[in-house]
Amino acid sequence: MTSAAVLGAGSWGTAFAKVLADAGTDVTIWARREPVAAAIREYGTNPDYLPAVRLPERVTATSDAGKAIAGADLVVLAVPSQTLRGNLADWTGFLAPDATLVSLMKGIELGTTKRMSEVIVETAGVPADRVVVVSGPNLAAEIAAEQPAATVVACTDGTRATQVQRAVTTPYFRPYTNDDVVGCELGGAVKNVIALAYGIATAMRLGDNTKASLITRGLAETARLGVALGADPLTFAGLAGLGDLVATCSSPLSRNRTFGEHLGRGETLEQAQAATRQTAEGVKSCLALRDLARTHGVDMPITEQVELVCHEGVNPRSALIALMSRETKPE
Ligand SMILES: NC(=O)c1ccc[n+]([C@@H]2O[C@H](COP(=O)([O-])OP(=O)(O)OC[C@H]3O[C@@H](n4cnc5c(N)ncnc54)[C@H](O)[C@@H]3O)[C@@H](O)[C@H]2O)c1
Ligand SMILES: O=P(O)(O)OC[C@H](O)CO
Repeated sequence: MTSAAVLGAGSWGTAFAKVLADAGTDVTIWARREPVAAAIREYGTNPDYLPAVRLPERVTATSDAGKAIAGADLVVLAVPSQTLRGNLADWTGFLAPDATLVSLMKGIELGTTKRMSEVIVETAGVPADRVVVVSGPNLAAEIAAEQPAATVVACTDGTRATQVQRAVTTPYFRPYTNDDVVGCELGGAVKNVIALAYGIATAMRLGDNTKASLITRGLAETARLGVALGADPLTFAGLAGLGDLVATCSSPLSRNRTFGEHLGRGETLEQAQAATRQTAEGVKSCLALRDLARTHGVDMPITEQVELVCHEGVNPRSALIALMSRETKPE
């Protein structure tokens, strides 16, 4: 890759720009607010999201999306899932004819129940094989600190997946290619909902058996939905499935788990939002995932209960009782 645009100067957009630059690509980050872009240009840091991280010299920034995208052969999308459609509609006219679009987002769109790559194909009018999904156990702060991690680069076009794989390979970041875009995206979206449940359980001081049961049964419902939508069940045993689920549930850095801890302490959705003020994608995606599961006749009991706690004010203890009193069945 000769040059890349990273659209979104949040934690993961900024850390991913560093990965691309460390792997040898010139990167322009688009920041919504000019002071953030100016700080990246002048001081090589993002004061709002990763203040302690020094960005490589190959990274610059602008608040003009057209300037960031112009001439970029890799366009990385790193905005919240629910704003992607609106953001991308403003940017489509700037895309180079054969640019590869990379999705970093882990969410499902409310209302349409579309995966992020589907939103990109629809909004940018590009074929699906130009969209690459990056997903795995990738907490932004750890990657920015160059702690070794692996990830998945998924695309239906193997050549494009390999190009992006090369563009993000560094001594601390190891990408694997995969052609199962559906499975990788669902793994990333559902793990945020299960991490909310894990956070709730953590705040309720429930034990490791409870937490392991949540992870395992959470993975089971992820795989059920994935198979119904055409994913390869093996994907859920990989980095974009189990790997990301374990990282997100077990890390205090996770915004979804942290959000769940607030709910588990008895806070309302509004109180938890005021206390965290960060994007916890699972809070909205649980609604879309519940709808997607119902449309496809898939049972997702943990997702259903997380949605009730988040959006219907159901008490976490009642949600736990509801999960434990379901009819017994084979594993
Ligand atoms: N942070 C991580 O560790 C991490 C890791 C892997 C994947 N992800 C995923 O990557 C995506 C982006 O995550 P992030 O951590 O960079 O997000 P973030 O919330 O830290 O930042 C999102 C960026 O989008 C910008 N933005 C643009 N338009 C916006 C709008 N209309 N409303 C609100 N913000 C707008 C914000 O200003 C911000 O710079 C999410 O889907 C997330 O699940 C995050
Ligand atoms: O902070 P979270 O909960 O959005 O999780 C971040 C990443 O998705 C972990 O891979």
